[in-house]
Amino acid sequence: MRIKICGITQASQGRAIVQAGATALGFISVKASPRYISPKEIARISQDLPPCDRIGVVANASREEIVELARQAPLTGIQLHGNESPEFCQTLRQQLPGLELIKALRIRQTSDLEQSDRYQAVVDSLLLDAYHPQQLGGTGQTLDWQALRSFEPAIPWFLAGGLTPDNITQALTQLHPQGIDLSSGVERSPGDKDLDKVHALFQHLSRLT
Ligand SMILES: O=C(O)c1ccccc1NCC(=O)[C@H](O)[C@H](O)COP(=O)(O)O
Repeated sequence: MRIKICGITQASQGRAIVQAGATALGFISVKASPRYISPKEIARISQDLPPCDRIGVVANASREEIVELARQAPLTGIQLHGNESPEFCQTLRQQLPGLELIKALRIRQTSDLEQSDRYQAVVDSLLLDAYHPQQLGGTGQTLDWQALRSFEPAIPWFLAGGLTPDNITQALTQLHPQGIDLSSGVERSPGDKDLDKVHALFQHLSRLT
């Protein structure tokens, strides 16, 4: 199980979260987000991290902006959290062959899952997140997990959206994603992670295995 904690803005918290068991850290490169962090800050935080996946989160950025982000920050992957088309993803994959591409799909209704078919050949992983009319991500809202029971894409997928230490067991009893992604559910405030909540998350996860 891949465990991504997203919205990292402090080096000490990033280190502690990986040491607690996270396999991936997410860095928000969306300027409208309260969790926004610059490429230079991502690079500074990354230099002292234990081994982990380092995912830059973008939304409707140009390919040139994404390539520049990847040049400035030592990322292992890019998470596309906007309305990026399969064609956009395919071209970006050719420009950044060494990076994992994760396409986030914001699910409002079950039929929104159908778009995953169009991405499976052009990205490495999918991430299902809650839809919100004003916020692209980090909403703290859960998806209808029951509606996802038959979701079995040909590529790995992350469950995101409103996951917390208190609901993760229920979520993973109903669904079997290859990864989970949390942000606000392990925070004191946007971008300020609560390490007690992070440790509680891993305690719950350890009881599942
Ligand atoms: O977290 C943000 O502020 C954000 C802003 C704009 C685009 C994406 C964003 N987050 C992407 C993530 O991968 C979050 O972890 C995901 O949306 C889940 O967030 P939460 O519901 O708070 O756990």
